[in-house]
Amino acid sequence: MIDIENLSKTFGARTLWRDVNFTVGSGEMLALVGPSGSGKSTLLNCLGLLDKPTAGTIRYQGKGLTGFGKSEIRRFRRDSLGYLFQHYALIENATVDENLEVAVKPRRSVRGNGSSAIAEALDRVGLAGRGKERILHLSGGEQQRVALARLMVQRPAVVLADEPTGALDDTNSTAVIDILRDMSEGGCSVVLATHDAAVRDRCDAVFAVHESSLVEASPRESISTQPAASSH
Ligand SMILES: Nc1ncnc2c1ncn2[C@@H]1O[C@H](COP(=O)(O)OP(=O)(O)OP(=O)(O)O)[C@@H](O)[C@H]1O
Repeated sequence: MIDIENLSKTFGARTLWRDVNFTVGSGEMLALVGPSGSGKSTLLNCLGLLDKPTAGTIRYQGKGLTGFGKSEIRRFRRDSLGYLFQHYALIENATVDENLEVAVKPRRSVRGNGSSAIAEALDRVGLAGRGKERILHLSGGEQQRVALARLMVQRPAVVLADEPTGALDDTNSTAVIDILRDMSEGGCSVVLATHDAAVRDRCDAVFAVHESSLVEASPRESISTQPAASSH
């Protein structure tokens, strides 16, 4: 469960968003929508402890992050957060299997049956038998699917996904959303940023960044693709 209270982010004189409030329970999938440049990725980065909000509180399972020291933050990111971000953070020169083994190692619950969990995850993302290939020889969409397989092996409590279908065709997009949905139904909290109406329609709640505020949107509302007006 993630609780966001009065979160704000400014860069110099520019307010990206202010007084953002929402809750994502375990088993829920929430979409962040809004124009390019409105601050969706920055909000995900703040939730993922990769950036700091200017004001406000983020709570995971009722625990405020402001009380976390550096090593607690590192441990929390490793054990509880899963990222599906545009730059994937895969080890480019290593193989697919090696990238997934890194995700298995720190997690005692998965360690016993690591290789079967890896094979199962690769099969599910349509990359069965590709474990020995190096990441840098894969296409962008294939790399994105490896990143998703890594999440399946990792089984984090919270998944943060930035444009999870951005590099994919319709068939693979549907498969990715099915997997994220399965992960949320398995108890994970999923927050994703998307421009894809098909993704938004599969989420339990939709919030739009609009004029520096986060407003709950109807699932059928069209997504503006106009650049965000900057707010000063
Ligand atoms: N460290 C920073 N310093 C100054 N401005 C920044 C910084 N990081 C992001 N921004 C600005 O914040 C704005 C929001 O960026 P962000 O990537 O969060 O938008 P987005 O809604 O995810 O866009 P897109 O849909 O195109 O991915 C951009 O104008 C960006 O230039």
